[in-house]
Amino acid sequence: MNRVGFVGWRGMVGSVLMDRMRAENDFARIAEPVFFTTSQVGQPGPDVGRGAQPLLDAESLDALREMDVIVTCQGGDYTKSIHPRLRASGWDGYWIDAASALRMEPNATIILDPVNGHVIDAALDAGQRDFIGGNCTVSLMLMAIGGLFHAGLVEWVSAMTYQAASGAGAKNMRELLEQMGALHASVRPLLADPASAILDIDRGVTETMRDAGFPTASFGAPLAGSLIPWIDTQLENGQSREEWKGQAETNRILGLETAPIPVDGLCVRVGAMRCHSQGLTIKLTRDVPLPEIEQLIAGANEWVRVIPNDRSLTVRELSPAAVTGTLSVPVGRLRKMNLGPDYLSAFTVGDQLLWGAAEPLRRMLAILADR
Ligand SMILES: NC(=O)C1=CN([C@@H]2O[C@H](COP(=O)(O)OP(=O)(O)OC[C@H]3O[C@@H](n4cnc5c(N)ncnc54)[C@H](OP(=O)(O)O)[C@@H]3O)[C@@H](O)[C@H]2O)C=CC1
Ligand SMILES: N[C@@H](CC(=O)OP(=O)(O)O)C(=O)O
Repeated sequence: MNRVGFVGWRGMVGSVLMDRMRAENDFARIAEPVFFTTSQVGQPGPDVGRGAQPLLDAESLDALREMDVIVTCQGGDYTKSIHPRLRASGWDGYWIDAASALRMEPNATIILDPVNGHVIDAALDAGQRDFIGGNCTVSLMLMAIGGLFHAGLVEWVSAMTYQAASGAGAKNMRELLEQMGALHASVRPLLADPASAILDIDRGVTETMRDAGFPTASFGAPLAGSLIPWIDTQLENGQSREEWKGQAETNRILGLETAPIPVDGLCVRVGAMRCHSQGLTIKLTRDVPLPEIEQLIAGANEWVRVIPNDRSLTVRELSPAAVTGTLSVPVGRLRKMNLGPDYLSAFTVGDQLLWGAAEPLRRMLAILADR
């Protein structure tokens, strides 16, 4: 690859991408990495082994047109503003994007190569140029149970999610911690006194989270000590947009849009930092013994890990605290449900900034470099 332009590299998703690219020595495969900015033109860019170069203007179509590949983690507004004009100007480089804006466009491919490498290869062979990272919840669900989809075992899935603050952005992660701090501070003296009554502590916490001064500017509601059962915008059919993405993106990623597999559920924000968790109810197309199911799940890719349905292993290994910052995608709580032998329960956890955002982009660049 000759010139690869990076936009949005200093944001939260972009920083994770840069870290992963450094860790995998990916910059060695790029002849000329070029860094852009929407706000710091001319300031020194990051040093990725060739010295820091001045940042170029991310709004300059002329500068962007010089790139063979553009990778953007800048967000949907940037994509909507720049991508159509760049394409209209005749630019035919590869556009790799973390934002959702282009995911459903006819010429775009949602990238998650451990799950849909065949779809990506077919798109490249067909001359497609737009490769878009999927929604974090969907990508993590498919990394977890892609083996069951590939085996034709999924009739439908209900995904009940427990999504981390990071999915809402860096400001929201800070606000979650501020909320936690405010709650703790409000009852610190009572907590320090072993003789104090727990209901007094609880009353103090509740008053604090309902107080007008409680920091809720980003989430619009308390998250610490509470939860928010709505993510993204409201659709006419009663779903949130995050819930809508479950079915739309799953089937797009798997190339099943002509005969889509139903996926639905409720998406809930919880007080985790950067790992999304999901409780899945999977209606199997037939009754398959549990050991076979575990084998299919575990064999699907090198990151998924089956956690035996054992209390202590589950508590130790199937949580945001255990998974955060890693590429591991554990799946546990696998058991047949009272609903019948073809109903399977599962619980999975994954880092939404890695497989949910940056890693599929990094791997798409590597796929292009290998071609
Ligand atoms: N957050 C998530 O979980 C996911 C996000 N995405 C997509 O990625 C996009 C970017 O998300 P995210 O990385 O969270 O956004 P950020 O807000 O962290 O970064 C976006 C841009 O803000 C600018 N910026 C302004 N001030 C700062 C600062 N102090 N530190 C860092 N950057 C700053 C940077 O642009 P500049 O250098 O030009 O000023 C940066 O590229 C989203 O809009 C979404 O489309 C996709 C999947 C998951
Ligand atoms: N909506 C996700 C994060 C995200 O950015 O999703 P998308 O890439 O589909 O806009 C969340 O809040 O957890």
